[in-house]
Amino acid sequence: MTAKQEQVFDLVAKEVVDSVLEGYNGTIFAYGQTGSGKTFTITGGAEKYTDRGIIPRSVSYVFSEMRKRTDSSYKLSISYLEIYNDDGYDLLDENQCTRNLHDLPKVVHREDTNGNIVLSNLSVHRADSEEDALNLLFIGDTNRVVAETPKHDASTRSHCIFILQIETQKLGSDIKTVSKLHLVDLAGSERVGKTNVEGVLLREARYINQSLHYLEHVIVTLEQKSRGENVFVPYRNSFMTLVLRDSLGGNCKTSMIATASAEEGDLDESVSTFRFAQRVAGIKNEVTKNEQVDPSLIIQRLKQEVAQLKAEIKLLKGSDIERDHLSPEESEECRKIAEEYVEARDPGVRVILSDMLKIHECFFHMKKMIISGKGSHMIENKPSAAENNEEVERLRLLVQQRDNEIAILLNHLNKQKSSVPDNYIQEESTKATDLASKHSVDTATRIRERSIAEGKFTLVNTSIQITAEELQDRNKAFEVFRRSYRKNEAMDENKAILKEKISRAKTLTEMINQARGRIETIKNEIEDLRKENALQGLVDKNNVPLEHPKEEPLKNDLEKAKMVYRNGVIELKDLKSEIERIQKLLKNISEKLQVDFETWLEVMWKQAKVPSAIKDQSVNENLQAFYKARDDIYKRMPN
Ligand SMILES: Nc1ncnc2c1ncn2[C@@H]1O[C@H](COP(=O)(O)OP(=O)(O)OP(=O)(O)O)[C@@H](O)[C@H]1O
Repeated sequence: MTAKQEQVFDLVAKEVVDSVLEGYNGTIFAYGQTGSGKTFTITGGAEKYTDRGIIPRSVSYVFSEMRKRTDSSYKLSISYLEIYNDDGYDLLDENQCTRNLHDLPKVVHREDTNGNIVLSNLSVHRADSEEDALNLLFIGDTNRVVAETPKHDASTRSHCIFILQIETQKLGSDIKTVSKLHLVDLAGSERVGKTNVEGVLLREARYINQSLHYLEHVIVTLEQKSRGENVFVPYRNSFMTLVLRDSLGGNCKTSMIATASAEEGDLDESVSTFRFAQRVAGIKNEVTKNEQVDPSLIIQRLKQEVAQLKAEIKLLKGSDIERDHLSPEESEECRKIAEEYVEARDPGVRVILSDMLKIHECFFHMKKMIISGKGSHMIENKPSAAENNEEVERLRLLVQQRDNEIAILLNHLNKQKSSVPDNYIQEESTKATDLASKHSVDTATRIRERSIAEGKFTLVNTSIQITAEELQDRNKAFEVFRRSYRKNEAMDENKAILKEKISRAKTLTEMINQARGRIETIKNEIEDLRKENALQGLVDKNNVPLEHPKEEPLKNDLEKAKMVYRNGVIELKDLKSEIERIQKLLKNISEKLQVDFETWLEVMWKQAKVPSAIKDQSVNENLQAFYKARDDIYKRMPN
């Protein structure tokens, strides 16, 4: 009774969830008397965060493991099924107006050619983040409460199955695994005789008892089978046993949680629950990984191999056209190839290039990326504490060595002027202009841009007006350059859009939280009304419990709040990816601005013959900043 939800998860669920991530099927189900805590264990309590049950904890665990396991890629999908009176219903229906159970799409089952049970009409929703998955759980649980029949108490009169499907693909492999985790909250195993119910309740209780009876039957025969007896397992007797067929005696790792009441009056029920659990514990399942060879991956790999071989043949034969430069399109294509290569998570990814010019071009772009630090995150590995200390020591020595080198360089700078003659830039600029007259304008520009990046010479930008005083102050010069920078306008516009989007995202988040809170409140109010009705024993002439007059307007409010919540979540998701795109764009522009500024300033200094003292002062400023940063690092270092 004192076990916390976290302990229950660690003890019962973690191992099963780990197996599902490895490609095995898994099931966790709760069985026990009405009110003994099945829903609390599987879904959790609504009030406290620490009361989260196995479903939300499994979702968080799966996503955190997927983030850690960088050698594989994952796709996660979710379905939520309710079984009431031996019929299946889809709790994740897209339809906004769920007012009772029969508004939900009915799920039917059929057998495929391999004898597997396939559920038709059960929607499958892709969840790319923990947030997506928890949203789906929230929507399903809301539909579960609204559709609850009959409307008389807070106990669950149906079986609910939350299904997580995980598709895993090891990077560089043609094989993928598709595994399913079933998290099952069975209806209470209350005996009809004890509760003294009639009418609809009796019919419902009979269905519950019947399906649980069939479940027991299946378990008994499976147990006999495990002991080597040749028996037929009657899965087909009920919808629930058919859906759980694999979980109960097939290819699945299964955990059962028996929930029991500690009241003396419930002793019979508790003993019966434990007997059931004992039988379940006797069943042995044979499990295998659900591996599939993906033909599309094999085709993709073979296509790549063919392209590579063709490229190799071409390379060996030598290129058929004699040329000394690539077209702008080819250069751009090489940039993309290099970028994709650096950013690909798959260590086995190959680059296929048809000639030496393209190989050089790709190396050139990779060099640029390395210098600008792009893609370095892809090759980062988290070091251990020992490696950290070693690294700190190595860096300490390196910094010391650099200190000495910088001191020597500074000395050298102070003594000498730049060794590059002042007319160098001008000469190289003239070369570029000559080229422009020989080639088309496009080609000349491209050659110039290439040359800048290669560091051969610097493009002279004469269109920016700057005073001598401004030029001597790096900050002022930067401001002048920034104002006249052709992408400055776009940058300001992007910043304004970004600000607007972030503010909209904040408003939306507040709106979603409010709608979520409102939904929770209405759900609780509906449940309270049902309890009140149950206490008063209000039923119609057919013994069907009457709906409280206040329930209808509450349901209308709930529909509205659900609509606000759903639409808000969809808009926020789109907004988040837009914000990320704009932030990336801004980062690229500002990096480019910095590089262009340095190039331009160097040229301007040369042209204006800025005395070396100013440059040295700028070098000195940089050095001072460096020494300050270094001292800060030293202060933060251990010892
Ligand atoms: N471990 C627990 N700690 C605190 N409260 C609990 C715990 N287990 C159950 N409860 C509370 O007991 C009540 C009944 O629990 P719950 O609804 O989970 O039972 P159940 O077995 O799912 O019932 P039913 O079969 O009728 O659906 C709920 O109010 C729940 O919050």
